[in-house]
Amino acid sequence: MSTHIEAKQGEIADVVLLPGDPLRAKYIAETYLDDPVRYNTVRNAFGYTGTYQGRRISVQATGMGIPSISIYITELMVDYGVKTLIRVGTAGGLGPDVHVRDVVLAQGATTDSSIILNTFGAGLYFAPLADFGLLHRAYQCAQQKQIRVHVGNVLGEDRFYNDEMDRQKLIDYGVLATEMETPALYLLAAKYHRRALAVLTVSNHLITGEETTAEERQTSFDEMIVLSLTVAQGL
Ligand SMILES: O=P(O)(O)O[C@H]1O[C@H](CO)[C@@H](O)[C@H]1O
Ligand SMILES: O=c1cc[nH]c(=O)[nH]1
Repeated sequence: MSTHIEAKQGEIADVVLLPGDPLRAKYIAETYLDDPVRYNTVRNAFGYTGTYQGRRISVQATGMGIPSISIYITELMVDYGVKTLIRVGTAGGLGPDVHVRDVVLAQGATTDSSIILNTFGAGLYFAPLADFGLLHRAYQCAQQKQIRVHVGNVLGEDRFYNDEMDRQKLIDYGVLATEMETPALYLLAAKYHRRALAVLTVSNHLITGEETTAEERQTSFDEMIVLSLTVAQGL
């Protein structure tokens, strides 16, 4: 067991899906995995392992924000040897062509968090990037499944409520959507030489005010989840 995960060695698969919300972890495990076994309830950050089309896969809730996901993914990689990490999250749309229910594959992650500065020091602006192999597979899979998908830069913000953020400038520079964890996922995956990808469903649009109903959110979550499970299953 690690500090925040009570699983025994061997109970977590080498590929893990990472929703922020513990209830999304429960939903994924109970809806899509065969024979799911819950290995973690510490802080209600539920974690499950089961199989998807014969492939052993885990799902671990990460909570909200960079400090929280950093704890879970560090323990997954360092204490449990996890090799592949796929975030399945929600995001707020920013770009004009991005609409609610679309899927965004985060090719890179811009941030206002100090994790980059704290890691590399002043004057060196590390670019947190997705694993290209995972990104390529996810894009191909989205095309095959006819899921509306965008690939590009996302913003991983330190604050959900953030009046000071100049989002228009980021939109002008092509940033597609905003969320709160991907820069840490990509930075720490690079640190430990693991593969990572964030697959995001657009749940609302910060500029147009577009929103999803609960039912629409469920359907679009299902597309993101099946896409991510299909990528994981093929590894
Ligand atoms: O839906 P999840 O995965 O939690 O992701 C997004 O939702 C939360 C904010 O509501 C933040 O964690 C953000 O990144
Ligand atoms: O971080 C997030 C997630 C979903 N929607 C937002 O507006 N922000």
